[in-house]
Amino acid sequence: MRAAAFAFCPQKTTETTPFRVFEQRRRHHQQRIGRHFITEFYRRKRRPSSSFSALSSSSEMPKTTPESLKRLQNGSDVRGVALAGVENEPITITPESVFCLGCAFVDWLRETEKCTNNPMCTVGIGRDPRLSGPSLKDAFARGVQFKGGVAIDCELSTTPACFFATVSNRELGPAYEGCVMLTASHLPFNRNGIKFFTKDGGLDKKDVGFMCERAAEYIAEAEKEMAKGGEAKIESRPYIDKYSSILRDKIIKGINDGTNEPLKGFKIVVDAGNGSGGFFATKVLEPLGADCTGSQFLDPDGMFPNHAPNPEEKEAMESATKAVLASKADLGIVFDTDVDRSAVIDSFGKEINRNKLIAVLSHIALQKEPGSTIVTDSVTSSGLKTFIESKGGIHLRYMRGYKNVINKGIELNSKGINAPLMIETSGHGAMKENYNLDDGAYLAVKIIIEAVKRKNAGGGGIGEILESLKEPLESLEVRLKIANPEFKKVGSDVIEQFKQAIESGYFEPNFVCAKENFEGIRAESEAKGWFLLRSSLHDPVMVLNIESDEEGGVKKYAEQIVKWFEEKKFADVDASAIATI
Ligand SMILES: O=P(O)(O)OC[C@H]1O[C@H](O)[C@H](O)[C@@H](O)[C@@H]1O
Repeated sequence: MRAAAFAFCPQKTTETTPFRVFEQRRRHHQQRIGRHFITEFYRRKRRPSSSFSALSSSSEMPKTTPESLKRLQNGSDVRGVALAGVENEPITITPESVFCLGCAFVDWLRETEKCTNNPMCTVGIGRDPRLSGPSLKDAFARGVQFKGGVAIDCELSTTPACFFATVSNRELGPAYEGCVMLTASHLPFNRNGIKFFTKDGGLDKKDVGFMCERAAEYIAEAEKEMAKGGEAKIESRPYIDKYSSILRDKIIKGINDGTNEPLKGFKIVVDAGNGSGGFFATKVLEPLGADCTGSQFLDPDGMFPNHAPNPEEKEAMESATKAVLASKADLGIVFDTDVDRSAVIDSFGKEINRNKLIAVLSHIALQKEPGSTIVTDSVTSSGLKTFIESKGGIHLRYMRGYKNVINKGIELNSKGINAPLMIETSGHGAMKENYNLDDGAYLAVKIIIEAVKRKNAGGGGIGEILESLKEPLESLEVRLKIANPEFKKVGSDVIEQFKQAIESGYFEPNFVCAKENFEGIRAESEAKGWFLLRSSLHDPVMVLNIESDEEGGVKKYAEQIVKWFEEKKFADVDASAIATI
């Protein structure tokens, strides 16, 4: 019999789920050596040869200051190092700082009138399997309670499920005024972070900025409250079952074959990379009749011992591809840690991520809404634009940053321009029909429905859709370091001069500026290739992407770009990375 709660591993037949075993071990160990100090135990166990030796001790916990709180902001998320032990990566996100953010979130919810129907203000708290998750959850809950709010423990969860906990209806349970997901997405085991949601979606950069600033008002209280020790009393209400039922319902309605087991005879391999995505096999696909044997790394494990849970990583995709081919599956699905991103693999082992994933989903969206606009990030290929246009769609190649892409789509829709899909090459993709939420599981659901319908109609696999997608022969991304704290300004100066060089015909063969440039500058040479130079969204680097349809093209274009940088002699930009190609 399958265990009721978070039964991740299809091969397991006992009631002792991997998650429970993990929790028991963690609790036992926490009691023995105290909260926060669990890293060493797992590290030694899983990586005996590692030189890792330090435990997080109170001496390694930095003092929370207004500046340290501000530094936790990473765009529209909070991110930091939560566990000690990795060289040159001191702890930056502490239980105290998370307490302060719990207080600030309740303030923000009340001040933006999100709690008018429930002045108490209820906040759900979900987390991925990182080892620092339980102590940060406890701290966030204490902050919420300190402000008179109600904290609910959503337990092990996914980022999209945390959003759904704010929009549920009566049948699915109470909708919380706010919900947070404790996760650092695909980043290594020692990091953690916070994503914030209300029923209107994920919070924007400016709201998170407000909270990181407001949090500073609670530093003194945090020190007092956290010094009390013990654990916060929080009601546990896992949400993942309800979220799974929403996804099952979508599949049943989407395939619409008159049965409650529309996936019978369909074999799907899920690779969750030991993040939070294992539920998708056991709670969504298997109950609908799918055969998920061959799935791997479904057990949540905060050390991510197999491969990084990240569909952008070669190792993750290769590992999942092997599993798909070995088990002769119809489809493979790879999730990132918190399941807001996914990629798929077809039955022939073709990896469908980046431009290919966008193409498949554009095809699906345009079938339903012909003539609509697909919003993507800036590094999408020229072949993708042609593909979208050949399907009768309009391609808006916007900026990097999934929030930028999603917000652009929301803006277009509000102006009456139909934009059903907004998606980044990273795999962050949102659909208008799904609350404009970047939801890796929902994208997987859309692809499964399409794949099953094709199979039922006697057609081939999902990869067929890509037959008309022209893929570049060569592609490359390099990041050029900027040694100047004013890196944004340095970047825009370089870009301005780069633009002038393109306009003057500096780059052969006949590169011209692309018609639409929403960030950096993109140069195109008809039927040969393109390159884009832009500033990174967060890091002190410039990013150069090159794609070529001619053999040796990337090298040829890169050499010209290196020459240009050498002539310009920018003091702060290190362009040597291009020369190593
Ligand atoms: O500008 P870059 O350094 O390439 O980073 C860009 C990336 O930053 C973050 O990770 C965002 O979550 C992504 O949506 C975005 O694509």
